[in-house]
Amino acid sequence: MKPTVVVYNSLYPEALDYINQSCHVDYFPGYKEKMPDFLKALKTADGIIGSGLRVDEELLEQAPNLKIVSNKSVGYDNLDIPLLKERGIQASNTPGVLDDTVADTIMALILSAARRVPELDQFVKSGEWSAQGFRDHQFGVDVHHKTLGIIGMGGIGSTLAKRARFGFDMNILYHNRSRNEQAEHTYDAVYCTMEELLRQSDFVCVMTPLTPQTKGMIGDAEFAGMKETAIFINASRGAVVDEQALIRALQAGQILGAGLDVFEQEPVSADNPLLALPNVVTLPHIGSATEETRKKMAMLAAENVVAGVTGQPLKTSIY
Ligand SMILES: NC(=O)c1ccc[n+]([C@@H]2O[C@H](COP(=O)([O-])OP(=O)(O)OC[C@H]3O[C@@H](n4cnc5c(N)ncnc54)[C@H](O)[C@@H]3O)[C@@H](O)[C@H]2O)c1
Ligand SMILES: O=C(O)[C@H](O)CO
Repeated sequence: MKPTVVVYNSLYPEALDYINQSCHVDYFPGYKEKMPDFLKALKTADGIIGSGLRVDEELLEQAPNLKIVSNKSVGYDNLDIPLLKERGIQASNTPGVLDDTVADTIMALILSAARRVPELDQFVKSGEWSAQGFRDHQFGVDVHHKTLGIIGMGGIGSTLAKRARFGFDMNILYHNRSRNEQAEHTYDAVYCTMEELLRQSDFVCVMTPLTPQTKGMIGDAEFAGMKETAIFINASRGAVVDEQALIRALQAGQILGAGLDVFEQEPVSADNPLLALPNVVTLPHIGSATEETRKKMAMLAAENVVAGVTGQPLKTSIY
């Protein structure tokens, strides 16, 4: 009998076809709208694939045959890793294939915030440019030759460093759990403490995973330690930052601006004060969202789930 794979959000046809070749597929492009059917399908699932589903004790109770959880994302803060390990269930994610695309998104946030792109786009489209002309107080700040501090120098952090160093002649500082010698040699990145990085950087970018250690890692003290001219970028996970502290820092002029792809609550609520601040550039968590990269992520996640249910080694196992 073929193993059963539950696909819990939409998946590219190529990836679905690949799973279908060796597995029975229960496909839920939107599992939340079909909750009773989804829960029923979990009862016989050997593998699940998708992104964002919280896989914890409650979920595992519904899925007694589970052998593999294939996350269609590099972040895996939705998984209870100690519990999965304890139950002998494998887990995989999609590292590497999205590094370039996410680094491009971060450069877009850096440039947009520094050169006030959304604000000035609105200025032109609303007719204000022709009505009142462009004034000095609307100038932005340079990106080239400035200092970029990267907190979390992993796959995406070092791909960002490459762009910043060679494309924009930026100086790179970084803080990480361990030294990244490759980034030091290739991008002249300088390892420093968090305090030193915050004190010296013109742009501060957080790129760590969300873990118990990184939750709320950037708060009041960290914003107070940044330059008043600093631009803060977060494309990791919203909860790595104390969002209320970020709002306070922006409102008090403690930092110059921010570029955000992620939020504590997603989708962000319309009354979040961040959305009312002109010096904040926002994106709807689209770091890896290009056709090409999402297809690669889908195929890698599909290969992992098939490997997991057929007893083959995973391509990108989390542990
Ligand atoms: N916005 C998006 O669409 C998007 C896309 C991809 C990834 N992400 C997020 O970015 C994260 C990083 O992705 P990656 O592929 O670069 O992961 P990675 O594992 O290659 O890099 C993460 C780095 O963070 C470091 N780190 C972990 N804990 C730390 C701590 N407490 N202090 C300092 N450094 C610490 C690690 O040592 C590692 O070098 C993902 O976990 C995910 O949450 C967001
Ligand atoms: O972690 C990731 O890969 C991104 O956040 C996309 O889900």
